Amino acid sequence: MNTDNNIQNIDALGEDHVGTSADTPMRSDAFVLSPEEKIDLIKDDVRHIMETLGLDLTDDSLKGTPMRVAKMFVKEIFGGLSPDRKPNASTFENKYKYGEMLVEKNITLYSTCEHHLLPIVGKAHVAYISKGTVVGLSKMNRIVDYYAKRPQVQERLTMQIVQELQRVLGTDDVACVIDAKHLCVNSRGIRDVESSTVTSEFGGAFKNQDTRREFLDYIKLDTHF
Ligand SMILES: Nc1nc2c(ncn2[C@@H]2O[C@H](COP(=O)(O)OP(=O)(O)OP(=O)(O)O)[C@@H](O)[C@H]2O)c(=O)[nH]1
Ligand SMILES: [Zn+2]
Repeated sequence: MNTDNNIQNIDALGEDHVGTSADTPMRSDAFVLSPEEKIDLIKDDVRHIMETLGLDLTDDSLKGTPMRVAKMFVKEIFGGLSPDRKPNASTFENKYKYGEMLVEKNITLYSTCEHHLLPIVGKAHVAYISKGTVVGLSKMNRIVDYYAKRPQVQERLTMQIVQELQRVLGTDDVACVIDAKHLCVNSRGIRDVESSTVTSEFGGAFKNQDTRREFLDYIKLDTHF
């Protein structure tokens, strides 16, 4: 089962944009196990890591940790690997013919670096220009959160958010900027506490300098986390 050739970029997560470079690399058998079966297996793996580190799993503070971590992985911090968690983004007709960009800024972002499994903490800012459809504001926050709840690199996360909003809204005119701290850079390794990482994806009209500038002016990138 653990062969690398089982790992593919596939539409296993139910993405409608099939086979783009921004797909999360998933095994072809990713959904053979139920969430409960995954929790059961991961619990044993966490217990094994802790025991290997020399920890006493009979201690009453530690004995619940394997199950706690397994549940947290499957249901919380990696919950975005389950396509049934994908937000159903309700859309509405742009009856009022609002023609300017809409910016949802300072969306709180908690993700996990796929290289070290350490937190990524920051802000996402998304914008779109309607082509006849508008989306409920909170759905943009939900889409950010869904894709953040996976092992991620920030570049891919930024692209996945834009591609999903483009699909929901039926327009290329979508942009996303993420400014985030990676604890793998801040708390270990190089231990640079101050640095953060900015990524952006500008679709359609946002490739135009003036439109992009307007978006960047709205979000004033000196965001505090
Ligand atoms: N491009 C990109 N790199 C990331 C992201 N998150 C973490 N990384 C980097 O992934 C790299 C993994 O490099 P390795 O050399 O294999 O890991 P390492 O030995 O732990 O590296 P150090 O962090 O430099 O100690 C590190 O440079 C991380 O900073 C991300 O979202 N995007
Ligand atoms: Zn990392």
